[in-house]
Amino acid sequence: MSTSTALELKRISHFYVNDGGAALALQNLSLTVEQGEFVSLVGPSGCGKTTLLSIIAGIILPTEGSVQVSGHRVFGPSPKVGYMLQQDYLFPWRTIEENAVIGLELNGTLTKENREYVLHLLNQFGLGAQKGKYPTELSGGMRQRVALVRTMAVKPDLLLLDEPFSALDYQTKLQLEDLVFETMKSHGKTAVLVTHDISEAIAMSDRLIVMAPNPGRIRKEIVLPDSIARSMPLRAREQEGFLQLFHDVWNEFDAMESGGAGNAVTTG
Ligand SMILES: Nc1ncnc2c1ncn2[C@@H]1O[C@H](COP(=O)(O)OP(=O)(O)OP(=O)(O)O)[C@@H](O)[C@H]1O
Repeated sequence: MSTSTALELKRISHFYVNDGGAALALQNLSLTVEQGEFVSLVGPSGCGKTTLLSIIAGIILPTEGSVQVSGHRVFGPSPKVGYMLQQDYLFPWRTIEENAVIGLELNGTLTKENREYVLHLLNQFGLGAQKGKYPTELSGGMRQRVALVRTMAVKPDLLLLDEPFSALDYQTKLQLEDLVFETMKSHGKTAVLVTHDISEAIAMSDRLIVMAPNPGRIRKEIVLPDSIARSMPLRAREQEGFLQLFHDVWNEFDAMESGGAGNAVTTG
């Protein structure tokens, strides 16, 4: 593991055991993500994307294999790993500022300096005027921005983004993609995004991981060209080669539906 490795998954397999028997959700999956890298996981429903994020977050312990974040083995949830979900899960009885600092409160690190950092983030994300309001007074996009501030507030080394834009209208989704992308890049954060939206995955990422189901595994890795990886997501969609990449990923999905095995190939 190099000093710049943010995340290392080694030979992860995971069985869910329940009354109906055991289901192999992930099999022998290995993946390394470098610091500052933005990686997206795409694949058909049931290929284990959410299971994998839960394992990285330490919410689920894998049946086999190991996870390291910033060189430390993951045995449970840690403030080093931030998690942003499709729903904002803001507490309706707390103001926006009090929602944004909740992770710091739970960690016992709500210092004056950290609260100032949160206020700075709220301002940066255009929420300064909303800090005394309650979640029901905000739009869905604003609430998701608060959720992003709450996630960033604890200064995690790694951010896990599980469909964070899928409940938003299209315009808000595109705006938030740009905001999240810019925030990750300007803070040098490492991010792993799960999305069903192929275009979003290509527009936001340095690298795409296409997963296959039954059992969940990596089917293909695609390293995105700099012209796309370094552009803001909205602009990335206008870059040469974007449509071709979309078709390449789409064809992988098609091939999986018609039963093609696929193999781990890296293209640039
Ligand atoms: N708690 C559970 N108990 C048993 N099986 C489960 C459980 N959670 C997930 N699975 C199974 O594990 C496999 C992977 O599920 P997972 O939710 O990780 O996939 P996913 O790629 O995130 O799916 P989606 O895109 O639909 O959200 C599926 O076959 C699913 O049915």
